Amino acid sequence: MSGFNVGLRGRAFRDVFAFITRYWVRQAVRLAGIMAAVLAATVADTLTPLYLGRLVDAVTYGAAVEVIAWNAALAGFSMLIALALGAAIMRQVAFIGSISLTLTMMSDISSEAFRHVQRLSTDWHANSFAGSTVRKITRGMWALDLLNDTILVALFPSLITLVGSTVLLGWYWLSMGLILACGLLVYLALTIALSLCYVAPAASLANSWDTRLGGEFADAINCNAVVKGFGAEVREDEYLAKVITKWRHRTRRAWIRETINSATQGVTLLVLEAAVIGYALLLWSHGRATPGDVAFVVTSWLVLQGYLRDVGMHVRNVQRSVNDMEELVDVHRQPLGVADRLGTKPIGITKGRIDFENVYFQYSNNISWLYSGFSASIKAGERVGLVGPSGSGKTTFVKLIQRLYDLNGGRILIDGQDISKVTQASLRSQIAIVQQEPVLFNRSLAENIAYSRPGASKAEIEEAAQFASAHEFITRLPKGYGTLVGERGMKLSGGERQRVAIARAFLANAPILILDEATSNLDSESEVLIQKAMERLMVGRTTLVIAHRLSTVRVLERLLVFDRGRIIEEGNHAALIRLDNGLYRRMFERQALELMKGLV
Ligand SMILES: Nc1ncnc2c1ncn2[C@@H]1O[C@H](COP(=O)(O)OP(=O)(O)OP(=O)(O)O)[C@@H](O)[C@H]1O
Repeated sequence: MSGFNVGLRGRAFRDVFAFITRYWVRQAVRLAGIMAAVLAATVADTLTPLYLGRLVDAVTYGAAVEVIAWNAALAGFSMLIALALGAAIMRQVAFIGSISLTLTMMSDISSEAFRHVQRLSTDWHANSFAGSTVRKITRGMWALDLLNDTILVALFPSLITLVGSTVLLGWYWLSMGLILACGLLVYLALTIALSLCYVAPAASLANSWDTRLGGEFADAINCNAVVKGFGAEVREDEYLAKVITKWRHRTRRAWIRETINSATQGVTLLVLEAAVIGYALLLWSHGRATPGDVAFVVTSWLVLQGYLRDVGMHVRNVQRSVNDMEELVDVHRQPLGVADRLGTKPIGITKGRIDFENVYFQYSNNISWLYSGFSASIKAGERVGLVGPSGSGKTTFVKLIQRLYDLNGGRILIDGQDISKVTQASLRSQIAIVQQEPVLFNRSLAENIAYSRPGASKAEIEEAAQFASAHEFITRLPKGYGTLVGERGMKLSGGERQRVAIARAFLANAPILILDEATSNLDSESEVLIQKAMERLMVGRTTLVIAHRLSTVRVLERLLVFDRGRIIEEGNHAALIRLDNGLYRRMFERQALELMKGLV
């Protein structure tokens, strides 16, 4: 194990403990109560061998001085019972307290992780598997349960008992205490070193494969329609089998190391046992120890041995839960990417003018600029079509208006306000968007439509649905507006999903409207209906329409023709079509030809 890796492990442990300490501090009083109860139970346990030794002595000497011996035995016996009862009650108090502590922490951690993940940038989400993220959070949450139980109600009392029993033994019998103290130190050092430097790196690697496995599962299940479409179930089985094999090898290595760690601890305990009991017997054989002394040492050892075994297991559990929490802590540490600056105010969009001023932009994982010194203006209330070949930067243009990414240079103004200096939520809530492939929640249709305006009345929702030609198909469903649409809206057809998304945009009543191929999935009848509704909706709103089918943007006032992150032509359809060898004209002619071929 290299020094670098040990350093990394140490840092991972520090990071995880710094993270959970934040949550412990929030419940400091409850935590103190649990620790006090655990301490009381532990002190009771630690005193038990002492009174057991006295009981044995009283019984042994009983024949000589009967009454005194009986009283001593009775006192020892009563104390033993009182100690056992007190310890049991205190332990229950600690358990119940730790249930509340852990559940509150788990709730806080999961809701804060969710809050953070939701606000992480589009870029982060594009680069992360949803399944992996869910796995990291849930695994971390349950690891906290183990970690709290281990540290508070297991490791903490075990360590106190170990120290207490050793001190007691040393106070009663110095040389025996010293032997035990040295043995304990060696045992603990060995346990911690093995867990930290030998088991933890393997467990960490196994976890990263576990996360990957979660991601692959979710990816394949999400894309099940594609898998089915290509009859590729067996191929997917084989693909997953490869990931499972890797996961199995990594996990096996981690588990084998855990077993070796545990065996090493067992051997160390055996050596320690031989030293302690052997030494006690040696002293007894030389007449330097009474049977009571030996009983005390043997009882102490039995108690200690149990705790030592437990400590070994607890340290392993701490290591395992810290490993399981590493990735969760890492999720929390991820910078937001696109963040609201401190003290930013909401944007107020009244007219809807948009200006790109000398914009530079590049996706973080790309090597070249998509936009370099890009400028464009869209007047308030203008209806503009964005056209151009695939990958030319049309979708990115609208993503930048929504500030899903921050610019590398330049600025974007809406009604003269720099969008990087206003709150993201206020900006996005004033831009209604109908995406190319609308995503719906597995909630009722009414909730999906009202998502753009929480609290909208039933009448408003229905009106929006009528505008979008969605009302009719919705009322035909058995549960009407109460119908659940399935994950990502999979229970609806593509056209129905799009109409729901259009209804949602209607309800948003935003000054800026973005339609990304909004009508591509609609039959011609609905398209005509929608087109009319759109006309009404567009009045007084700045509208951007991204369309591949040039027929849908012909009527717009201005078209911006994109090519590799630049606007190379602009004007209305009639003007662009007149440009000799213009890109728009070539695209239009090609599409017209394809249309004619289709008709023939
Ligand atoms: N999240 C991303 N990370 C890296 N590169 C991206 C990302 N999104 C888009 N790109 C790249 O940026 C370029 C512009 O993409 P964009 O989606 O804006 O094009 P588009 O004109 O809308 O294409 P289409 O018409 O096919 O939807 C493409 O080369 C694309 O590969």
